[in-house]
Amino acid sequence: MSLPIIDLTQPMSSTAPLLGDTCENTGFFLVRGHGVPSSLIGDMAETSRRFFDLPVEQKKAVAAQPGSDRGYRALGAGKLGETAGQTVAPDLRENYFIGPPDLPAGKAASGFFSANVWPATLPEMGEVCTAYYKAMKGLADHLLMLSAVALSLPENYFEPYNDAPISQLTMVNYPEQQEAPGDSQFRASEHTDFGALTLLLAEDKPGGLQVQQRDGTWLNVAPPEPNCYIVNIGDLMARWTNDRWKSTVHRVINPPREKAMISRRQSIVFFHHPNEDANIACLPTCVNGEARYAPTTPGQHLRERLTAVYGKKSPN
Ligand SMILES: O=C(O)CCC(=O)C(=O)O
Ligand SMILES: [Fe+2]
Repeated sequence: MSLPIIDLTQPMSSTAPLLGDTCENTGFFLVRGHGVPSSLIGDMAETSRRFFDLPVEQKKAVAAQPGSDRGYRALGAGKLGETAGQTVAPDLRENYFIGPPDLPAGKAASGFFSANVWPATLPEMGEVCTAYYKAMKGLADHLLMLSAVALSLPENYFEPYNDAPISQLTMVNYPEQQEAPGDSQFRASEHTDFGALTLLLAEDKPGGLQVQQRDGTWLNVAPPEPNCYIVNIGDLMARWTNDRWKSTVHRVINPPREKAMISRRQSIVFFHHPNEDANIACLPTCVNGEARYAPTTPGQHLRERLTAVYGKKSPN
């Protein structure tokens, strides 16, 4: 099996049903024709590589602080599998977190709207990440519009939930593995994503993404062409749709030992989270029996999940 490719230059009458089908199946799909300039994607990948190549003291100088969730998290700082109630070893990756670049009217610059931090030695990083964040926000808005159509809702249905979104952009580095990983240790342990939509740009390297299929087997997923996004829905969309659309378990596995020293892999991940206090409850077109989830808010759900992954360092 391979994931369907949705070409956003095609008419909505073909893209929306394709999106709906794949979200009912794996909740994962590929996106091309998205209009994000390849120069911006290239600049973002370059910025990410430059940041992770900095000496560790310079990376630690922009370490994420309790309560803000902006900046650097070192190798082994997180355990994604804890969100699925698993006991796992620390994930073999390092991250950098970027939040909303603009402060919406009436919001304080704290919690999910904390100011971003940038390393002094990479002056261009703030500009590149901000431009990329805004491009991803545009792509997420487009995919939410298609999602609404696929769910038999008005095109602009999700707009009121998304006028002050708390999306997070994360740069991720999975280093070469000099030593064999421990038992129950992954590059990214099994989890579902926490937001509404995830827009992933990933390198195709040994030790990549795997998505769990309905029969329990794992599907290897790599971008089939340059600048192609791997998109998946997260927990909030599953809750919105009463599990008609699946927030599917995935992980990043370790490379085979013989390729461990050529396995450095980077990914740039945009997690779209709606407004902090939006009411995420079963959509009117997805009731079908009883609602499986109590309503939640993006802020509450993200806070809970980040606390499970990183301990008590998430926004509060
Ligand atoms: O790096 C990847 O390919 C996926 C990472 C991921 O699943 C996540 O950060 O939620
Ligand atoms: Fe994920």
